Amino acid sequence: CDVASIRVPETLTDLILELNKIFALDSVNVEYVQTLMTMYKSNPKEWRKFAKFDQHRYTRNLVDEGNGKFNLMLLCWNENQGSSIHSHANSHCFLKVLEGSVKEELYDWPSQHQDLASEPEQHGLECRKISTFNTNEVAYISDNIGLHRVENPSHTDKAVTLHLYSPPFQECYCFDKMTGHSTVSKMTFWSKFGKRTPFGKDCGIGVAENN
Ligand SMILES: O=C(O)CCSS
Ligand SMILES: [Fe+2]
Repeated sequence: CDVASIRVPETLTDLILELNKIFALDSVNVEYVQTLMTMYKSNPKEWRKFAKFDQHRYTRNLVDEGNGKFNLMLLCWNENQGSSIHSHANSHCFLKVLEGSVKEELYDWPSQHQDLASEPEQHGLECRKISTFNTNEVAYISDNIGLHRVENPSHTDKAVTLHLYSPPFQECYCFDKMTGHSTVSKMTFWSKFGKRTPFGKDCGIGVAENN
C-alpha cells in the first residue's frame, strides 16, 4: 500500500473510525492495517479510561466492536504477567503496544503426527522466535504463522497493548508447552466500554502466568 496516501490517525477515535471503514470492506489489507495502527501515536489520555489492571492476571477491556467485523480491546499487563501459548481462531490478530513493552514467543503448531510411542515431553512446543515490541510498535499473527505467548517481561513497569481481532472470536486453543496438548479457552472481558463486566467472568487466555 502507498503509505503516503494514508491519513495519519491523530487520535484513538480517528484510528477507530478508520478501522471501521477498512473492515467494512470485504478483504483485509494486513500491511495497511499494521501501518495505520503504527502511525497512531499512543496518548494515554485517550485510552486511560479503558485501562484496568488486576493483581492476579492481565485484563482484557473491550473498546470497540467494529460493527461486528472486529473486536478492539485494551490489554493491561502488570509486571511479569503473561498469557499462555495460544492460537487465534483463524482470525487476524494485530497487537499495538500503547505503554511499556511486551515480549512475544512464537511457536509452531504441534505436529499432527505425534509419535505416540515417544515420550510426551518429546511432543513439546519449540519456541522459534522471541521478539520485543516497544511503545507504538505493532505485531501481527494469524494461525498460519503459528502460535504465540505474550508477556510483560518488566519487573518494574506495567504494559498496555491494543489488540484487534478480525473476525472477532470468543475462544481459542491454549497449549501446554511441555506436551503440546491443547484445551479450549473461553476469553471474556474484565470491562466493556470502560465499565466493569459482571464479576467473576473475567479471564484471559489460559492460566495467568507470573514468570
Ligand atoms: O487474551 C488475549 O486476547 C490474548 C492476548 S495476546 S494476542
Ligand atoms: Fe495472541
